[in-house]
Amino acid sequence: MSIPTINAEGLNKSFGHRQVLNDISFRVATGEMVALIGPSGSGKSTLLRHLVGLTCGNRTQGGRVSLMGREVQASGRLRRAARIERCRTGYIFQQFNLVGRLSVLTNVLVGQLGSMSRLRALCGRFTDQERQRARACLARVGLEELIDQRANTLSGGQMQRVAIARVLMQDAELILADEPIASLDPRSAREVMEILSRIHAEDGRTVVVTLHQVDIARRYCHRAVALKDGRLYFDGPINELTDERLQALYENADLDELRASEASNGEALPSDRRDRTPHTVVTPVLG
Ligand SMILES: Nc1ncnc2c1ncn2[C@@H]1O[C@H](COP(=O)(O)OP(=O)(O)OP(=O)(O)O)[C@@H](O)[C@H]1O
Repeated sequence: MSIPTINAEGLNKSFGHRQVLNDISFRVATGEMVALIGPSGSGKSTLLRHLVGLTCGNRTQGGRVSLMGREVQASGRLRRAARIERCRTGYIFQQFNLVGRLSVLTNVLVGQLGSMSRLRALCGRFTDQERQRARACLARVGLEELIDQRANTLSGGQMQRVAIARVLMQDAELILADEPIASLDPRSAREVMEILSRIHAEDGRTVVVTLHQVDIARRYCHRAVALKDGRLYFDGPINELTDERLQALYENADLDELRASEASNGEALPSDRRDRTPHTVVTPVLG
């Protein structure tokens, strides 16, 4: 069996007396596009942050995370040796995390810093080849016209596309996107999801994306991992996430509201995408 891109085993995390992740284990195979869903406060962002080592599990029974076969953290301690795996992981934030006063091009070039020598990174010296590659990354997200514009003058959707271009520049094998469309209008949200989906399909990148809109998850992802109260509630093909399971997951939230994005987010789903089978078959945990 090939090495999973993500392997989380028995993750436990408490903040004070509150346990927010409870014995979470799951694997993601290379090339999957997985939606991480669940009600607000269920632990999605906390889990995502654990995967890349931005947060560590508890010291006692904290569990472990490996990326691409290398341990990133175990029992609440970050493995320094996993720096390379962390550099191969791109993280996209809801609030974009761009440097507002810098140009679009420079923000994309920042994606290169992790693989540059410390001295060159400190001086911020980029080669012509790197600049050319940054332009190509911007072209892939449709922003090649804006390379000289300051990042803080862009719209939210454009900022998120720059953040994706930065991840492309990083040449990340794994992309973790934490609510990348939460603050975007429906059209920008659709553009961002289309770009992520293209990167997944064309470049074979592994993508894990936290989403609040279930229909967007259904539209773009093959598999769902659902958290409820910090526990793994469901892990399986997204088409097995029935209305009954959703109702129980969101505790009788208005399903129409969860679905509302579908109507406003555009065209009909291409049939090839709707029918695509998941890369791995996994078993629903509950529900
Ligand atoms: N640094 C922290 N200190 C204390 N509590 C925290 C911290 N980070 C997260 N939490 C708590 O952990 C729980 C899970 O938060 P998290 O942000 O992971 O949930 P989420 O599912 O991503 O929610 P949302 O969908 O609203 O973003 C929440 O109760 C939150 O208040």
